[in-house]
Amino acid sequence: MATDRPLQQQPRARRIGIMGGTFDPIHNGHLVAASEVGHRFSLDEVIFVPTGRPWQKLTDDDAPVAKADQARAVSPAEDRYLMTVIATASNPRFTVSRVDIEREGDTYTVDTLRDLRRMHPEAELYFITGADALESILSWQDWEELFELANFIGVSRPGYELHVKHLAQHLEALPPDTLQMLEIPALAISSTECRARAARGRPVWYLVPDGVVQYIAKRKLYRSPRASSPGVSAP
Ligand SMILES: Nc1ncnc2c1ncn2[C@@H]1O[C@H](COP(=O)(O)OP(=O)(O)OP(=O)(O)O)[C@@H](O)[C@H]1O
Ligand SMILES: O=C(O)c1ccc[n+]([C@@H]2O[C@H](COP(=O)([O-])O)[C@@H](O)[C@H]2O)c1
Repeated sequence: MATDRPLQQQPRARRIGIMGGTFDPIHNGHLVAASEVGHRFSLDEVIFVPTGRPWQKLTDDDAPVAKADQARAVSPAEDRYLMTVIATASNPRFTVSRVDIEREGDTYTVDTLRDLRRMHPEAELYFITGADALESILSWQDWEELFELANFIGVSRPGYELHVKHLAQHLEALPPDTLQMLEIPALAISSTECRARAARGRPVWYLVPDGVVQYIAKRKLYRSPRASSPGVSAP
């Protein structure tokens, strides 16, 4: 006999997004990416994971770095961690993990995923990565293993093409949902630009959350030695 009662639904596994980044500083592009993936994939939580020692942004002697415009070392992990906590505090589904900053040595995503898999054995993991990071994923440590440890969500980013041509052969052997692409609202913001603005005393209001503006000023982050003190001017 037919009944109006809804069918009993199987409880589904907890879905956890992982947003890895150097977050120097965290900006609204990161937050929109995590929020959009969280919504589209019905994630229960997004864990932000600041890198400890982002080896591709450092030279051997920790002095200035891979990208030509970054005449600087990466800010202390504790500052990047605290900015990430401040930026995510208002969202009950966002949390921050210290796994990468507490692990010794260079930060590799393969270790991040192993650690989080151990801490959340029942969950489905979704690693979130922007189009630029996805482009260079073949240079990551043990990259072939990454797709066995988590699903990957590649998100669009202004100025970069979101594609998987370089991974197509590897993905053939894996389940179809292993790597999915998502167009997200386009925010042409980068940490590099935020640092450059702060160094010149230009505002970073509305590029980063308000609390991060205050933190940058309080800790005097990104100031070039010759610049006059920008402090926190009104927005
Ligand atoms: N505006 C953005 N839109 C979408 N994804 C982004 C954006 N900015 C950063 N991401 C993604 O967030 C992750 C962490 O990025 P990261 O902390 O290196 O920031 P960044 O702005 O790229 O920094 P930097 O300018 O110092 O290289 C990466 O996967 C990156 O692709
Ligand atoms: O595993 C690697 O070798 C590797 C190399 C470069 C970047 N990653 C990861 O990619 C994420 C974004 O890094 P980044 O350097 O663009 O801020 C972050 O979680 C890094 O740990 C990982």
